[in-house]
Amino acid sequence: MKTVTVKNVTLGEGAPKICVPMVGKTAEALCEEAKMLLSVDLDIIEWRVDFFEQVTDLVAVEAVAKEIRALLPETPILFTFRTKKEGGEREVPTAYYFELNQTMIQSQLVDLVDIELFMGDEQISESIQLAKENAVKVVMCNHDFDKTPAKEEIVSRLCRMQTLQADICKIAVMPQSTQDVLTLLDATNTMKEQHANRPIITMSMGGIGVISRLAGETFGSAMTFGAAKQASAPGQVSVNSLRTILDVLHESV
Ligand SMILES: O=C1C[C@@](O)(C(=O)O)C[C@@H](O)[C@@H]1O
Repeated sequence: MKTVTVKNVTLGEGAPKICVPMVGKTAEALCEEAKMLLSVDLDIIEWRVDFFEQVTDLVAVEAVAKEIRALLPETPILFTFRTKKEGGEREVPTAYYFELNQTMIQSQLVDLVDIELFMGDEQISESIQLAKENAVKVVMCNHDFDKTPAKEEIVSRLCRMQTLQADICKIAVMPQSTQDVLTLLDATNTMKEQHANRPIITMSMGGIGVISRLAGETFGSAMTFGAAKQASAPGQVSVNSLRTILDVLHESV
């Protein structure tokens, strides 16, 4: 089992790491958010760039990334453009999606980039190669905002991400019943016990899925997303409660 270290944060050992999304729409709002996050007890920041009004302007994106980096020099930054079909704010052409991610990888202003599993294998491989050359980690992911696929399907998607050489593999699914939450946890546990050779991140979204955002150390999820100012997905718990609960669980494991 390989761990992944970014700055001074190691994923894949100990308690799950806390990642807080930044969802500002303007450069000004993002800088305010970054300053506010300086005093929050978190491990990683995710810039959800699909919320940013100027996301189609590469120069503007890079300029803001520079400002965020300067404000938070020690904090690992995950760069995420979440597509509309996977629950994000907007759609861009696939070619631009990769251009945006590859520009950010080459800028080395971020530590990790999020790449969605179903964007096309060839461009994914190209981006992963580029990320390796630039010492940027790839969090590959898949979301289902409507339902929870069968356990075998969840395991198979996570294994596929490993085959594609992602550094970290992530899946977020929506439960329609408590059984669905158990399905996600069962798939996570099976990954941990039988397949995973790198950190994986899983969550069951919405209210009934909250338990999955807390129990990562028990079942095998290396990171959990918590809300500081505004949640970026349904079911995210506030960062402060998250740290308390993760610590309690860590002490008992
Ligand atoms: O992929 C994820 C997980 C997430 O959707 C969640 O459910 O916490 C939140 C997103 O911001 C992030 O990119």
